[in-house]
Amino acid sequence: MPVAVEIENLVVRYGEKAAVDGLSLTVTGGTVTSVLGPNGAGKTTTVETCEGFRRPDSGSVRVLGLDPIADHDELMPRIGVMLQDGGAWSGVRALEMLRYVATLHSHPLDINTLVDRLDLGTCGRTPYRRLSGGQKQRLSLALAIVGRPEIAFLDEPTTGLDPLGRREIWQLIRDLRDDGVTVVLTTHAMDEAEQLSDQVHVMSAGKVIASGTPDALTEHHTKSLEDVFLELTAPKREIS
Ligand SMILES: Nc1ncnc2c1ncn2[C@@H]1O[C@H](COP(=O)(O)OP(=O)(O)OP(=O)(O)O)[C@@H](O)[C@H]1O
Repeated sequence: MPVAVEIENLVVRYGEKAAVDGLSLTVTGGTVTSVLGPNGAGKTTTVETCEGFRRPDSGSVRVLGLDPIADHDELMPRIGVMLQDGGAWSGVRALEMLRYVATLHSHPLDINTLVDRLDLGTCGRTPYRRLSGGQKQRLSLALAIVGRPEIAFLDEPTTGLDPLGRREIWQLIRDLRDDGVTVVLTTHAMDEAEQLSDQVHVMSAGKVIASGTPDALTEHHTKSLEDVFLELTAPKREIS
């Protein structure tokens, strides 16, 4: 399988603080890869660098073999981005927004099918700011995939969804992978990462501290991924 994302020794600073501090990881094409880590570990910054929204201070990032900043115009139509906060759209109605984004792509998905699939039919005329949290999440996901991206970067795709909504999104992510789409997701939901991922990377303080398949990390599911995560990331207590 081709390499979809290659990050080597990435450093991204905000002022003096390194939010990403020498991170290396590879994402294989056609897989679902989860990036896990405690709050502030640097997940969003890493993903935003892959999307060309942040400039590396050092190290390199290649997405589909391209530089996200230098090759921005070539790369953007090939990737789908789901951000945590789509607030810039405030007054626009959900369906108008989806139709508009579809027009930016040469071979968009069928809007009606996508609306049915993501259960957006009842809120199509609702302005973005009045959508419920779960509806915003589903619309953001629809916007990320309507252009048939080769890679979808999904930042906490099921946060705020009810249990049925989560399962529907999980199935959609599996279907994307079956269609050959590479999915990179950040999540705090360990069950989600365990269920969906081919590969998991655990980040802490701007670095990858563990990588593997869910099966390998959980020692063939003899532990839960949550326990493994807590062992890896819990602050070490001083023993008096
Ligand atoms: N625009 C910014 N300016 C200054 N510091 C920032 C900025 N964005 C992020 N940071 C800091 O960089 C660090 C990493 O943040 P980032 O959002 O990448 O982490 P994260 O792993 O995605 O966290 P979370 O799980 O809470 O979403 C944090 O300490 C955060 O406070």
